[in-house]
Amino acid sequence: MKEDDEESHTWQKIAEGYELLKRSSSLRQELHDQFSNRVCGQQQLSMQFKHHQFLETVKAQPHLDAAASSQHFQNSEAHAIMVHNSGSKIDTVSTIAPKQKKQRVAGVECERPEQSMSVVGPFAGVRALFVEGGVSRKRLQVWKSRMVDLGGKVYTSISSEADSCTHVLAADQSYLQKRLNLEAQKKTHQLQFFLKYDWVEDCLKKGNLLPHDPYLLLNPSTSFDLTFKDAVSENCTLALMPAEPLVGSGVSHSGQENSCHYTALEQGKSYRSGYVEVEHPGIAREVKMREKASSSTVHEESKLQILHNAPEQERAEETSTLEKGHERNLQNNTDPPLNLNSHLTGPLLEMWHIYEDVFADEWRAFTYKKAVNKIEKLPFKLNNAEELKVIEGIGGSIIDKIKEILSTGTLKKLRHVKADPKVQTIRLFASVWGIGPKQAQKFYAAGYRNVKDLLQDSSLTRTARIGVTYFEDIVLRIPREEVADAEKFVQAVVEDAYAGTCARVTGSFRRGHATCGDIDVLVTHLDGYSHAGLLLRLVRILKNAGFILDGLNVNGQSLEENQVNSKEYQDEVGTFMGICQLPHKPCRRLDIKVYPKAMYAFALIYFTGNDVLNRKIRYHAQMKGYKLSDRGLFLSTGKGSKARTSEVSIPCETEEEVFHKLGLPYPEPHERNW
Ligand SMILES: Nc1ccn([C@H]2C[C@H](O)[C@@H](COP(=O)(O)OP(=O)(O)OP(=O)(O)O)O2)c(=O)n1
Ligand SMILES: [Mn+2]
Repeated sequence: MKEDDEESHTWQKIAEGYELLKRSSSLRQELHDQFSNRVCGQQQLSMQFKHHQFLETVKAQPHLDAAASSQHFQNSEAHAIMVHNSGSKIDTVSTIAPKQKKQRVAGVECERPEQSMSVVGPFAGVRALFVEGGVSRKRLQVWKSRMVDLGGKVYTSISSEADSCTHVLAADQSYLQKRLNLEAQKKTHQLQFFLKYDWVEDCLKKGNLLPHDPYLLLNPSTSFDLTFKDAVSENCTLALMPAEPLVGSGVSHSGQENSCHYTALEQGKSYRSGYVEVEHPGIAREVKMREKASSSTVHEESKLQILHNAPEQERAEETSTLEKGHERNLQNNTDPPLNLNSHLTGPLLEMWHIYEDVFADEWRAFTYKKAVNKIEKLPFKLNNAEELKVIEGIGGSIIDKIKEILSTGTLKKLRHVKADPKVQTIRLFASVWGIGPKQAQKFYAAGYRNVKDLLQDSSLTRTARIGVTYFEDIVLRIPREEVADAEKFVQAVVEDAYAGTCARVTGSFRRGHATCGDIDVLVTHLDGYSHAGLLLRLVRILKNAGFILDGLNVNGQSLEENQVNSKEYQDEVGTFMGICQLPHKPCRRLDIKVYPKAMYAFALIYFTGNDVLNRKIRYHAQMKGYKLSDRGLFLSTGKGSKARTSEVSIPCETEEEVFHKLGLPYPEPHERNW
């Protein structure tokens, strides 16, 4: 839908909402009650918008017609969400996305700036304070995230003027006593409910708000000063949590990263199922700053002989914050799976990929993608496709498909398209390195039916020619041990030939995967300038050593053409993409990137990935007024055509520094598998 259409659609919806309001004065009263933060159990009505503008106007001008109402609000920053929630059925009446993303509600900083954006659901109207302790941190984050996804608000800190919190949630009363200043009477807050966490869990399971009584921790009329006893809890930062954790044991935190042996969930490209749109970073959590670098980082630092150049005071502050925080958020195998509806998203995901990769039908692919992204975030297992009607962006055709999967366990259309030889052949062609869906279709239309025959086609690009030539080998996953051997080999050759060169494998290997799709080598030179022209020389010696077999020209130029001594070249980033092989092993896809030392930390984060994490931290950086890329962290103001980004990066020599500057805890590489 075009932006204009979308806007008029939105305004039409609010007009309808207004009509509904006009017709029902009792409804209006309930809405008003809802504004007073009263949650009415199973029957919940809520409407939120900036300064209560919409409701106030409706109350004041009952004669106002829908069109006038729309017009009235067209210029405002009103954010209206009206939900009529009867049991598990939730009818969205109107939604206007706010222009203002960062919300500060009555002195309370919301955990997620976007949490109040067009999110409707059973938790609408709930403003919850989570008191830590008694349950795993991970579990807590999942609950918070899901509550936000379903329309609630989660507070990480409460200032003295905060008075809009509706629920305080804790494991039990002792944690309330321990963490909150319940006795102090500085300022009284009339919170409605002090509940056990079980309430949240049970609500999430049911998909509804449940009555509070069985979960009460304190008498609702208790008054107290709502401040944390624990100062650290107040200084929480936004952080990120993997959607698809590595499953395994014995993650080594001792010894060098390269030598750590642990079992990792083999994901291949399946991490896409854990994909969360950047615009809706569905999973965010508060955490304390975590302990400083693990040995892997120490290893990295000593290897790079990185000197910490931060001013003394900043360093001292940083160290003390890091020391204060001590909790490491290791994945717990007992944690509930985050996608409770993989039985539904699996087939839909395949449809998405087929439409995207085989038919190059972006529009249909997007329909499936949107549905997958929304359904995988649902906090309950879907048993009834009707429940999806409340989620914007999931249309009738997807709902029909979900009904079919729910009732038959499969999707006829998916079976049908997958069995089609044409689809199979196009998928095969599109899986070749250097061949996209459009070329795959074209080759099919030209009569090709197997990969090797494509070599006859004169339109085959240089990349695709390599992809076809080595196809049978490079489709194979690479065992982790072989990647480690390749890394050692490359390090030995290049560090020996050019002292001060530092080479390491990043990508899925660094994230701890048991097998990898390719070998991603990242190189820098410790002196800060000898990286210029280095790539060409490295490729040459690796070729001479029999390791590199084939490849694209470096940066699109032949090895001889590059003028490596020019000033501009000093900042250049070099990329080589090709094929390598260790003795008696299949041919493998190899990428080598050379970055100046000043960019190395940023490049290391980027090429370690994964891509979902990259998107999330880029988005997070944007929210904080930065632009993050593989080349640096730049101050940035404005948006779109008004965007102004500094040309000089904020210096960061280590990954930790980058995360710290962004206000994020440092995730170990194995914690970056989203
Ligand atoms: N569109 C892309 C492509 C890559 N990357 C980053 C994150 C990736 O983790 C890293 C390496 O890219 P790969 O395609 O090699 O992906 P992985 O190494 O993570 O997985 P695989 O085992 O499939 O190679 O580069 C990214 O952010 N966005
Ligand atoms: Mn890779």
